[in-house]
Amino acid sequence: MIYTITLNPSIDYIVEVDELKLGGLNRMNRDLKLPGGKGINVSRILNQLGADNTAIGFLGGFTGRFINDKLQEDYIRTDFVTIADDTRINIKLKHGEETEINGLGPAISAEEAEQLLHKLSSLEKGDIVILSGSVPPSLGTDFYDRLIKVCKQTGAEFVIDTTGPALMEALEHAPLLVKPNHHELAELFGVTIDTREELVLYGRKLLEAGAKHVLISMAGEGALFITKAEVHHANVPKGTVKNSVGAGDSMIGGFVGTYVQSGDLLEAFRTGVASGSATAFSDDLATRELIDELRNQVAITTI
Ligand SMILES: Nc1ncnc2c1ncn2[C@@H]1O[C@H](COP(=O)(O)OP(=O)(O)OP(=O)(O)O)[C@@H](O)[C@H]1O
Ligand SMILES: O=P(O)(O)OC[C@@]1(O)O[C@H](CO)[C@@H](O)[C@@H]1O
Repeated sequence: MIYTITLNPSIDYIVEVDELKLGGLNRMNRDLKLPGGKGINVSRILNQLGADNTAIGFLGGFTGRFINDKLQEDYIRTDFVTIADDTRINIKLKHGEETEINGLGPAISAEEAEQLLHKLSSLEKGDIVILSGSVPPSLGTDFYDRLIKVCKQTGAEFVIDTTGPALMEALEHAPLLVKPNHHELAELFGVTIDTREELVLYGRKLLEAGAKHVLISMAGEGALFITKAEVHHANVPKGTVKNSVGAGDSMIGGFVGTYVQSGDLLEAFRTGVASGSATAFSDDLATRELIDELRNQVAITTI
């Protein structure tokens, strides 16, 4: 079974205006409310691909109920800890460009946090846990580390999509996959990266530190997949970009879902790229139909 963990879910409130007048009255052309948060996005893509999964994490208040209802409407299995505080609302403002304003996240009590750790103690060998997104400040900076330790005790594998020290600390526990984008990779090592060779060099450092596989996404510029034995490059399909929110999560969902279903790493890479692009070319997250259509446009070369 695949589990996605979203410690800090959100309603993504997508607001479109012609032009943004700071300090003035702006009226929306269009708005949309979507269940969001990185792990939840991964679950929605896994669901499109028919990969059995359960979305877990913390949900609370009217916002939490909205998210849970939306996931249930799509027949996504959920097992969230119910918290007293309200789940956040993140604003995604489209005004020619995309401006995001993400909430800090709700207060989570020590007891609520323990309930989530307890849920993980029933994981089994063969399970894959995907940890994605920010950690509400009330949980403390070591919460991913605590979750990873519980996963490892049960024999489950984990994938982590986060940045900075939390990512660095996770590496020693041998994640199945990490997926920094090219900017996050440079930031992680405090360097500027200008060439593909440098990307491979720093990507390999993540392997040396413990990651089993490394995906480096470069938005419209393609992606790299680095294993202990090989380095592969993929182009991205062509299309009109409508939305970049969730493209990275879709890539992880496409990769893990296909890997679990086929065991084929390169097909997983191909579907990951197609899923990321299918989301970039959609208003909401990718559909199965568009992922399948784009998959044939992804060419992988070994470098
Ligand atoms: N402009 C684009 N054209 C085609 N595909 C894209 C584009 N932007 C993103 N993608 C697809 O989505 C994948 C992930 O995108 P990106 O590198 O922006 O990840 P990210 O920074 O983690 O995304 P996010 O915006 O969700 O934080 C890319 O590898 C690619 O497949
Ligand atoms: O604040 P975080 O947890 O880093 O990111 C949350 C978020 O921006 O990530 C998703 C897209 O990747 C959105 O659904 C959500 O609003």
